[in-house]
Amino acid sequence: MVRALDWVAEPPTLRLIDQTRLPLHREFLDVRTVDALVDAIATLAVRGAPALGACGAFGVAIAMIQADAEGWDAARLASEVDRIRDARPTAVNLAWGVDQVRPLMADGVDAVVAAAAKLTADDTAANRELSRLGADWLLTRTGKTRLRALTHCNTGALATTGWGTAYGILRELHERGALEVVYADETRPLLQGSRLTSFELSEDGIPHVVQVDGAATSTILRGLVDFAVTGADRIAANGDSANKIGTVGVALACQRAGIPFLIAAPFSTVDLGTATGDDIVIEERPDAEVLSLGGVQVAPDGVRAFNPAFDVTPHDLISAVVTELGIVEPDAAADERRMARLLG
Ligand SMILES: CSC[C@@H](O)[C@@H](O)C(=O)COP(=O)(O)O
Repeated sequence: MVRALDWVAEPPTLRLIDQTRLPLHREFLDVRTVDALVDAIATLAVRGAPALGACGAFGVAIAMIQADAEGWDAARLASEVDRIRDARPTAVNLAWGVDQVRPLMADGVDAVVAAAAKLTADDTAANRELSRLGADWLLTRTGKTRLRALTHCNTGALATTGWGTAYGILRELHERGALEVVYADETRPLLQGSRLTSFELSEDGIPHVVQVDGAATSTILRGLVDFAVTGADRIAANGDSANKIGTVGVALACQRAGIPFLIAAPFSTVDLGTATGDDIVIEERPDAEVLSLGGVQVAPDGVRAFNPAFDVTPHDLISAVVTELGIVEPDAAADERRMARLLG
């Protein structure tokens, strides 16, 4: 299984597979400075909420080592750690990863690296557990023994510390012989679906097709899939979930078609400090990502783009939020409230 990131002890290095170069090139970035890490996060060389969480934690160690080498004072070190924490705004895991290890800075680099390594191992274990729970839920809920799936963006080993979240459920179903086919949305503008999810599905021998994002609604309404599952970048306290732009359309189509739409994420993606989806900051990315494709301009000169990287799916469109701690069915809760209102 491909790995998004690894910590190398000597010299201390965060080794990333450069996801901007996949699937055609397997190249690695050896990150030893805060600048290099912030750049890797901003350019999406490393991406996906749980992978960003691990990067945040190891990033604190990188900052401490650089501080030592370059003689930074405490204020400079704190501001460099903040720079890592704020490198992208929507995925709560990045700030969470930094915050998990920050209190250990007084104990030295080894303590921070050990905590980051534990957080990484815990994330992989959480992925495995939520995948088992999600697969069980789907097989029970649909009553079928072989399922056809749709997914959006990339939520596999590349987006996490290993195994995957929404992708992990697909992997689990495949291992149980219960997955017929995956429709992978290409995921414009940066093509995480066609470049990364299809890369992982191919490596794992999972039957799949790549479709343009605009096909997803019709694929669902035509009855070509039994469910859709995506990851999340931040899950608000009421269950509203931010994920890659295009996710909410998938959820709406699933509701209309009467098939389950699942959000799968480790509990580290749940942000109880954010009340609803309205409070989630949505990252807006450069115009050029939309106006060109593979370095080729695809729009007239001078036109502006609108490039939100994420959207928010309201909780009442979500059949189940799957975490390693269990499954919550926000849609059912909404149904109950609707029913309570009807009954006066
Ligand atoms: C398990 S990853 C969950 C989400 O982070 C994923 O679905 C997603 O939206 C990633 O967006 P990206 O912009 O590629 O970081």
